[in-house]
Amino acid sequence: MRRYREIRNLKNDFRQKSNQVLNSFTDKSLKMSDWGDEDDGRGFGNGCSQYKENGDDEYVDNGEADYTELQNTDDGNKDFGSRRGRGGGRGRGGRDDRNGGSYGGGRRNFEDNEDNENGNRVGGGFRGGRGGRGFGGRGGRGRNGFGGDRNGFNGDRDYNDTGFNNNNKGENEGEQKQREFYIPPEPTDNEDEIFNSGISSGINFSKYDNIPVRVSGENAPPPLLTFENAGLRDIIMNNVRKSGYTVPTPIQKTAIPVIMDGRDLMACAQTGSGKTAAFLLPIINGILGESFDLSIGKPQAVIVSPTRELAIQIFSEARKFALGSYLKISIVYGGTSSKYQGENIAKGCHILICTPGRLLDFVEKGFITFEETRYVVLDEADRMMDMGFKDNVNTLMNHPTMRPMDERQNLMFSATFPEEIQRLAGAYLSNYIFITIGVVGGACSDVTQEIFEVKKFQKRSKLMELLSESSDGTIVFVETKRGADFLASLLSETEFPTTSIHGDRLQRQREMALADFKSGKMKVLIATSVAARGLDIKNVKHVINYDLPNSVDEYVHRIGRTGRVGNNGRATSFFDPDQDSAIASDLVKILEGASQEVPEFLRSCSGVGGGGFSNTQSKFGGRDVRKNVQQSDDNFITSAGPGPLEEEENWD
Ligand SMILES: Nc1ncnc2c1ncn2[C@@H]1O[C@H](COP(=O)(O)OP(=O)(O)OP(=O)(O)O)[C@@H](O)[C@H]1O
Repeated sequence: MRRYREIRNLKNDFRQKSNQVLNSFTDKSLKMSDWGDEDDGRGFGNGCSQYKENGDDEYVDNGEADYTELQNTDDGNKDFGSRRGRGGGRGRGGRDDRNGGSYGGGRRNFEDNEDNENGNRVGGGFRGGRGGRGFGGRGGRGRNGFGGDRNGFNGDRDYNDTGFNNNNKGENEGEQKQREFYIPPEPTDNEDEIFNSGISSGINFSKYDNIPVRVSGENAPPPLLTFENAGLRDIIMNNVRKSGYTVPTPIQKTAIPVIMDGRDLMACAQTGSGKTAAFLLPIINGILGESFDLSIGKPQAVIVSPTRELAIQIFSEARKFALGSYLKISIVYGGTSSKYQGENIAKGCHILICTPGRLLDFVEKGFITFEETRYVVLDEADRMMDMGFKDNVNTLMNHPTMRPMDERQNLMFSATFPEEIQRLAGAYLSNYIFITIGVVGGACSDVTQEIFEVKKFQKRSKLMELLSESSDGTIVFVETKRGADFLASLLSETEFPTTSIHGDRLQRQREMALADFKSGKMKVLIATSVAARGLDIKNVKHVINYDLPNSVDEYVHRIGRTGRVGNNGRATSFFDPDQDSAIASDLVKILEGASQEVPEFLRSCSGVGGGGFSNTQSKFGGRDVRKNVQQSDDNFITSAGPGPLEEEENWD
C-alpha cells in the first residue's frame, strides 16, 4: 500500500511537473502528444547524463545539433551521442526494464536536486522499460512519449538537417522514424517588417572607424568609403537606405570591393559588425548584373550556415536587400518538411540559403546541383570547418557538379578564425584576400564583460540575483540541452517569463521561442550554443554565461549577441574554478584585448600575469597564415574610416 501511494505521488508529481514545464514554453498548454508524436519523444529531460563534464557536449549543441549528435553516435559511450544514453531505459532502481510502463527508472524528478542541475545523474526516467520514456533521462526504446529517447530526429534523412550521413532506421532495426512535417510560416511581405528587422546602430558606431584593418593577398582592391561609391545597382541602394544604413561598416568597406572584384575571401570581423550585408550586397549585385537565367535546382549563390535560425536570418536579410528585384531567394534547413522545401526549390532560385545537412540531402537526391553556382559562402566559416561540418563542407566544395575554382567565388566570414582553421579553410579558397578588422577572434569592445567566481551550487542563486536587477532581454547560455530545460522550467516558476532554444526542441518550438523572445513576450531566453553564433536580436541587453563554454571562440560569439552595431551590451559569466580553469588564460586575453577589467581570481587561475593582448597571438589567428603572402605592414591600415583611407594607395 505504501509503495502504491509512493508511486501515485510520483505519478502526480510527474504530471504536475510536466505540465508546468510544457506550459512554461508556450502560451497554449500543450498536451503530451504534442511532444510525443512528431518529436519522437524529444523534449524535456532527454538530456545527457553528464552536464558539463562531457567535452563532446559542446559539439552536441554547437551549430546544428542534429548533425553533431550523429557524430557522437559513433562513440556509443558518449551520453548524448548514444541513442540510448543512460536514460530511463535502465534507470537506477528500475524494477524491470523490459516490462516497461512501470516506474522502473530511479526516482528522478528534476527539482531541487543539484545533481540534476549539474547533470550527474545516471538513469532517471519514470518510465523505465521498453515502450516507456524517461522524464529526465533517456527513455527506453519506446517511441512516443515525453522526454526520454531522442532517437527520432536524427534517424530520418527526410527531416534531419544532416540526413546526409544518416541511415533511415530507427533505433530498432527496421523501425522507421517518425518525420517532422513542420512547415515554417511564409516570410513576410510587409515592407515595414522587412526593413525593421535589423538593429539600429548605436552610439559607438562611429568608433568603428578607429578599428585597425588589415588586408593581405595579391592586388587587393581599395576599400570603399561610402555605399554611394560602391557601384551597387539602384535597386540595392534603395534597399540599403531603407534598411537605415548610411555608412558602411569596416568589413563592408573592405569586403564589398573584394567580392565585386571577383576574388575569393576569408574575412574576420567582430560580432555584430555587419558581415551579412558585406557578402549579400555584392552577391545580389553580381547576380543582377549578369542577368543569369533561372535554372531549376541550379542556384547561382549558395550560402551555408551552421544553424537553422541563422540560415533563416540570412534568408530574411537577402530578401530585404533584393526586394523589388526579380531575384528568387530560397532556404532549405533541417527540422522542417522536406517535401515543402523541395517544392519551393523546384520553383527555382538564384540564391539558396541553407544548413549543410539538408542541402546535401537535396544534392544527393539530385534536386540541387552546382553547375551555375558562382558564389559559395560559408558563414561562421570557422565553425563550418570544425568537426561535425568538415565532411559536409568537403562534399559541397568538391562536388562533381561544382564549377572549377576559377569560375566561382568562395567566401568565408566569421568573427573568429583560429590559425589551424584558417589553414584548413585555405584549401577551399583560391588566391584569396584575407581581411581582419581588429583582433581576429577578439571580443566586441562595446560589451562590458564581467566574470564572477561562482561555484556550481551557487549558480542558481547568482542568476536569480542578476535577473532580479534586470531581466529584460537576457540570454542565459548553458552547456547542455538538459541544463537548458532544467533552468527554463525553474525560471518559469518565477516572475521571469522564460523560453528556451536548443537542439532537442522541435523546430517549430525553436522558432517560436525565438519569436517570443524577440517580441519581448519572453524576457529570458535559455540557450545552448545553438544560439551562440550570428543571431541578430534587437534589445539583447545582457548575456549570461551560466556555464562557460569550453572554447574562448564560443565565448566571443555568445557575448556578441549583445552590444551589436555600436550599441552597448553587457555580459556576465559564472566562472567555476573546478570546471573552467582550462579557459582561464584565454579569457584573460580576451578581457584584456577588449580593455576590460580582469578579476584577480581569474588571473591567478590562468597563471597569466599582466602584459596585454597582442594581435599577433597565434592562438587567435592574428594574421594571415599563408607563408607566401606578404605579411608586412604595407597592407596594414589603421582604420577603414574616411581619414586613414586616404592612404589606400599604399596597400593597393
Ligand atoms: N552599415 C550599417 N549601418 C547600420 N546598421 C548596419 C550596417 N550594417 C549592418 N547593420 C546592422 O547590424 C546588425 C548586425 O549585422 P550582422 O548580423 O550582419 O553582424 P555580423 O557581423 O554578421 O555578426 P555576427 O558575427 O554575430 O554574425 C544587423 O542588425 C544589421 O542590420
